[in-house]
Formats: sequence, structure tokens, C-alpha cells
Amino acid sequence: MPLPSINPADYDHQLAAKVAAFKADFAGFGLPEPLVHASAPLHYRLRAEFRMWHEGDRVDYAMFDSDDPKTPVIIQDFPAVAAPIAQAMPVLRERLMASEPLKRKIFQVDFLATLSGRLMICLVYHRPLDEAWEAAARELATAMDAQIIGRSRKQKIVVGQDWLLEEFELDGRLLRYQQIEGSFTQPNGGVNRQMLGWACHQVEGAGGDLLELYCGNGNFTMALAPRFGRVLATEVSKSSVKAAHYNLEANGVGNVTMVRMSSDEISDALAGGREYKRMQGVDLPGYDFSTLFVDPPRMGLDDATVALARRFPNILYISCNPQTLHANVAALADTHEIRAAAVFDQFPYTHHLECGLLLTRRPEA
Ligand SMILES: C[S@@+](CC[C@H](N)C(=O)[O-])C[C@H]1O[C@@H](n2cnc3c(N)ncnc32)[C@H](O)[C@@H]1O
Repeated sequence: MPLPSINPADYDHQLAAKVAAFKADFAGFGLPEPLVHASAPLHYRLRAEFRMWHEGDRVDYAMFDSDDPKTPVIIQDFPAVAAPIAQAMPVLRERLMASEPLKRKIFQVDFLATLSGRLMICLVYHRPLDEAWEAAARELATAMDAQIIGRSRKQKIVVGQDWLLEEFELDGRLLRYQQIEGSFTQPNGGVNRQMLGWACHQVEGAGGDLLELYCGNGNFTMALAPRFGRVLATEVSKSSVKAAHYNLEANGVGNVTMVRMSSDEISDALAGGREYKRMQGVDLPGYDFSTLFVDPPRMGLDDATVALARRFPNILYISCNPQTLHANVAALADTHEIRAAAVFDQFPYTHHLECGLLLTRRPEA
């Protein structure tokens, strides 16, 4: 991807252009006017990865432009990153340069921060990590008040813990989320809160039970669960399901059954397909589903999941790829119409746009 040029003076204009393109793409489906959720124009990213570039004694953060992928672009600061990362970047660089064990053959640095101000730094190396590295990393963790992880081929050393606790307020509730290193988390924390608020508003009064696919660490689950009788939530990633269990406990949410299943497996199980061991003890016929909530990866919903979605009165769909969303909405158009729409600018200064649709079953379907 070409490197974004981050200029707040361009922000409103760029977002307006993305929204106009989205409206034009979906006009054929009778798209209602979307609610537009803007990002903070600076310091919005809670995740960032940088290559580390060695030149003599120096080591610098670097990024690469897809138009010129061999030339490093040295980064002094990166205004997209959230405050805890922005503050940590120069301090970390100084400390790496001052410590041979930390600096030697460092290849990449991955930052993860939370709205609650916590920070994790993963240092990636092209050499095995030894005791000298671990001792230096312990000092670094204390000095920077951060969780430090060292990675190299077939090696992962955790100094402290390999997860952060995110905490923020939503509709008068304090929500807590364990975020495990390497697992999916929403990159733009401020926009994520807006997505959660919009999603909660859409299901107000839906009643019945909720089926959620692609639930990750339960980002939406924790917010939506109190609005339903019961929730069946599924996700394929082991570490995300582990975090989701932690998060149910941490948020005192007691009406969710969480199962590690891919979307095509749960679609098969609900269509009366084969028996799944992981579904043992789950009373599938006992659910009274009113709503399906999906937040799939960029490829959107597969055919089996579209067929499953067709059976639901309400489909709430968060998408990071308007193209696959378009194809899925077209496939559902004979049974469902768009009732509400929103855009969420997770990725300012890029052409990417996250969007949300509430689809309801047509009266005649
Ligand atoms: C866009 S993320 C959304 C996660 C979560 N809803 C959130 O807000 O953090 C998509 C999630 O789908 C999961 N996933 C990818 N392919 C899947 C599949 N075939 N079946 C179920 N989950 C899948 C990923 O592990 C990831 O957690």
C-alpha cells in the first residue's frame, strides 16, 4: 500500500469523497442516508508495526512504500499512532541504540496500545534471544512501563504478560477487554467505540436471541449481549476465543455461549448438517434467534453463511470491505432490504472504509 500522507487539513474532504463513493455503490439497493462516524484526525491508531533500519550505529523506524518497496522511508514520528505509542517511539529508539543486546539484529517493532493508556511492545529479531537479551528487556519493561515480548524464529519470550487490558465506557457501562498479542483487535479505538454504540442502537427492541459470527475477543459481544435473551457467539481463532471467555467473566456477562467454530461449520450445524463435538451441550433448537450479527474479514460471507443469514429477521453487518459487502447484499436482496446504514472511518487518509448495515427481512419474503 502507498504510505498515507497524513494532513488533517485534507481529512474532511477525503472522508466526504469516500462516503460519496459508498453511497453511489449502494444506491441501487435503496441505501438510506448513512450516519457518518469520523475518526480523530491524528493519533487514532492503537496498533502499528515498523521495520527497524540499521545504518552504522544508528537504528531507525522505517516504512516502505509499495510504489518503491526497496527504499526505506525513515520515520521520526508517525502522527497516526495513538498517544502511548507516539510517546514511546523516541524513548524506545534511544534505549535500543544504547543497548547492544536489544539492538543487535532487531528487525521489526510492533506496538499495541489501548484507550486506557496501556502499552505492549513486541521486538522481532533475526537471531536467537539469550539471557543477556532477557535481562535488558526486563529493564526496558520497567523503564517504559510496558509489556515487552521478544520474538525470533521459533522463539517467544514474554516479559510481564502477552496481553493488555482495554477499558472504556459505553452507554454508562465500563467495558473491559483482554487483548492478546498477535490476535485481532480493532485498530482505531475511538471509531471502534462509535461502531459499538451504533450497533447497540440498531438492535434496540429486537428481542429474542442473537447469533454472532466472527466475534474475535468479544468486542461487540460484550456490548450487545445485555440487549438479548441469549447469545451464541462463534469465532475460529483459539487465542481470540480464550480472550473472549476472559472478557465474559471480566464484564459479568452471563448469557453468552462461546464456541470455537468457523463460519461454515456453524452454518452447517444450524442447517442440520453433521454433529460437532464442540457443540455438545449447546441447545441449538432452544434458541429463538431474532438477529444475526456478522463482522467478517475482508473476504466477506461465504455462500453457506449467506444461506444461513437468509433465515434471520435482522442481519447486522459490519464490513471492512464495501466490495464484498456489496456482493453479499446483492445475494440477499430478494429476502432482505437495507433498513439503516453507517460508515466508520477506521482508516483515515486511505481509501479503506468500514461500514455497517442493518438488513431486515422483506415483509413479502
Ligand atoms: C474483522 S475481525 C472482527 C473481530 C471482532 N468482531 C472485533 O470486533 O474485534 C474478523 C474475525 O473473524 C475471524 N475469522 C476469520 N475467518 C473466520 C471464519 N472462517 N470463521 C469464523 N471466524 C473467522 C478472525 O479470527 C477475526 O477475529
